[in-house]
Amino acid sequence: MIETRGLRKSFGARAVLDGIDLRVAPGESLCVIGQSGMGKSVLLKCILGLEQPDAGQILWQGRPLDHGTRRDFLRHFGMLFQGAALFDSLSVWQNVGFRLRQRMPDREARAIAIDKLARVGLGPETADLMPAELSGGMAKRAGLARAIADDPAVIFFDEPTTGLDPIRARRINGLIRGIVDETGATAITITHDMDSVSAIGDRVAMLQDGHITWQGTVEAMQDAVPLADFLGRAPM
Ligand SMILES: Nc1ncnc2c1ncn2[C@@H]1O[C@H](COP(=O)(O)OP(=O)(O)OP(=O)(O)O)[C@@H](O)[C@H]1O
Repeated sequence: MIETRGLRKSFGARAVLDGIDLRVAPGESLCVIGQSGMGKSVLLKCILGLEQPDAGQILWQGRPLDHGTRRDFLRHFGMLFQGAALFDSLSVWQNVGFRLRQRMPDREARAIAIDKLARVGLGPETADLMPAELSGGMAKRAGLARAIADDPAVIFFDEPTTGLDPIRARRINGLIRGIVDETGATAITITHDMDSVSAIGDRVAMLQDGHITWQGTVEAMQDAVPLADFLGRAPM
């Protein structure tokens, strides 16, 4: 369970997060949507400890995330970065096995990396390639393999379909949903791609002007009046 209570963060006079209350149950897949600049990345950074909130709490398994508990939390989390963010100087398997190599011999880490690459549809021949040799879609898959390499309990997906054409985007969405179902991981996806929301999410929260203006199931989203603008249609 991940929960934020009354989370606030301002930059200058602008309250980017103005009292955010969110709960994500174990094994649940939550999508956070919002227009560009609405604070989705700031929310993510607060959860990861990269930004210090002005007020409020973030809890994991019922415990507030502080210096000690966040280290434990970070050991159990995996992340797919926007644009994949692979380390250029490491091969594909070294990227995927980055965390594993800190606690096991390379031979073992490589075997797990190759297994995770297979899970995302990349063959063993990709293991020794460098990131520069991958297409955008392959890099995204390798980033996904890295996110799941250490069998995380919580996975963040930051704009998973950015930069992909619709066909590749659909494949990545399908892969993500399959992995979330298979592993039982808790998933938080930040996106403004409604196809991702439908494919990946159980629940949706809309972030607008510092507040969560709507939360509900993906099914309920279609009829939600506050989402009409975002979805680009008149309310039903
Ligand atoms: N370190 C910072 N200093 C000042 N302003 C910041 C800082 N970080 C974020 N902001 C501002 O906070 C607002 C929210 O930014 P954020 O990156 O969270 O948006 P976003 O919803 O993720 O947008 P996008 O979908 O475009 O990535 C923006 O107006 C941004 O300029």
